[in-house]
Amino acid sequence: AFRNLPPGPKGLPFIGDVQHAADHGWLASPQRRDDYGELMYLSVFGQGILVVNSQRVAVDLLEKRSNIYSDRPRFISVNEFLTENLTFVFTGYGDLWRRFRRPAVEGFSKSVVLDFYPIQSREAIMLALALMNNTYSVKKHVQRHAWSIILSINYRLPPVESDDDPVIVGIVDHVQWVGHELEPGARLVELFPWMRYIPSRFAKWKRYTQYWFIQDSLRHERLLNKVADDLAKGIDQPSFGATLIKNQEKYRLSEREQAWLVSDMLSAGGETTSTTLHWWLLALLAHQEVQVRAHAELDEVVGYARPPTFADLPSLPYIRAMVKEALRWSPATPLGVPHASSADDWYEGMFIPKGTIVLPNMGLINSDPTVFGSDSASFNPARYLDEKGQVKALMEGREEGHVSFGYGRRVCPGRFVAEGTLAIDFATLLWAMRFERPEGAEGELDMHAFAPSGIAHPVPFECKAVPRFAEAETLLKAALDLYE
Ligand code: HEM
Repeated sequence: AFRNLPPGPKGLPFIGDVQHAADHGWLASPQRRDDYGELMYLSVFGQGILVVNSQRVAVDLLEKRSNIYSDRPRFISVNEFLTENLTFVFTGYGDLWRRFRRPAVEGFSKSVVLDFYPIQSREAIMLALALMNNTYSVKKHVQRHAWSIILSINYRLPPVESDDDPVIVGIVDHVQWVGHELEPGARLVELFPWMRYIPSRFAKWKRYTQYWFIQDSLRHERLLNKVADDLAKGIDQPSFGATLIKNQEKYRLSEREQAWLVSDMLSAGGETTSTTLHWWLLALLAHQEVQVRAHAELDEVVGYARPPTFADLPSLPYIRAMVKEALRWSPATPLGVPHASSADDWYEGMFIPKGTIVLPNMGLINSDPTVFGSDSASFNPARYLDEKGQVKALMEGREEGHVSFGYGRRVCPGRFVAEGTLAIDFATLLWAMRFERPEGAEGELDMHAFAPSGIAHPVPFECKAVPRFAEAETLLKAALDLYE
């Protein structure tokens, strides 16, 4: 029977639209919405992909019908071989996901994340000290910083000193592997599922992924075992790992499942946070007026005698607005993390087959001029302030004021900790210094994104950090001692 699929490019018979499906920029472009509307459907070897171009439809499907839109696509190499389905972010909508989701939500709830303030405060100061007085390619610094925070939160590890630290290298490798495996066409087995029955001795890719699964499991388990050893010795500092171990009966996770869950909260939280920081610094270089306004707020509220703390944040609305604006302006995953549907569905007369991959077009939704105004393309934290200078959400029914944390039952469980990191970083860095382009840099700043594995990075750039007053560095060092 004729089924009325949502509109979209036709592609080739059988093969479909492989070329476009692999091109994030093409899929996410506003031109596609103009051509096809709020829903665009394309097909690759029979796999349906639906790009959702409006908040209205994203909420209707991913939230109001979340009972059938909370699955993930099945990536055979990632799910079945590389991680044996133990990756929380990519695991299907079922029992294991539920057992992962509850401790993740509870372990990073609005009230539990207060336990992590000392870690975030210490790391914000470390980042400020690392950048100060120098001209740097900032990418390495924000990466070390983000990984160090989440490693401390998850395992109570001491701060990581350099981005060559073996723990970080191991994790970055793991994340890159998974990211690479997720690239469309990375593995033929995704297109021809019968290939997974080929014995490993004939299939190199299979040996590869199984080898990595064992290496990764061992590494994750080693890290968590250290937390267990500490607990056994009576050292009980708050960490996500400790929460899992102490609540083993409540959460019903095996040791291996626990180890993978903690490690996954790590993989999911590192690069997303560091990329947002990286974009934020680029935005500051392009918008000196934003820095001027933040400096004025910090001068008035905090003064010059000590760096800001979490306790100042309620009195720093412009800084908090900047957190929303940074997340809105540069969503780490411009096409979201793919959802998949687990039943046939009809929407406004259109048929959406079971198993369709659903991509919310976050970049487009976050820049809707009817919500964010005609300057939605530029970085302007003040859009989130009302007439009284207080923070407002702007988007109806969305406290965050943007959609960069995703949708429905799969919404990012790490969002409160991520917001805390960004807020204390913005306050601390801007309190201490001003960011400028390095001497001799001229012309337009490059604002292009590249998204090798779905996470959108800026093109690496240099920036110069100039202290705002003579004692800033000494005061930061003194404050650091408080957190050690
Ligand atoms: C700026 C920082 C971050 C951004 C922009 C971000 C964004 C996202 C997005 C878009 C999703 C997918 C939601 C969906 O499927 O609709 C997600 C899921 C997830 N995030 Fe985050 N995230 C950030 C930080 C973190 C942190 C710090 C953690 C861990 C502490 C974390 C853990 C996770 C996990 C585990 C999932 C998968 C949840 C599931 O599939 O049920 N994220 N995040």
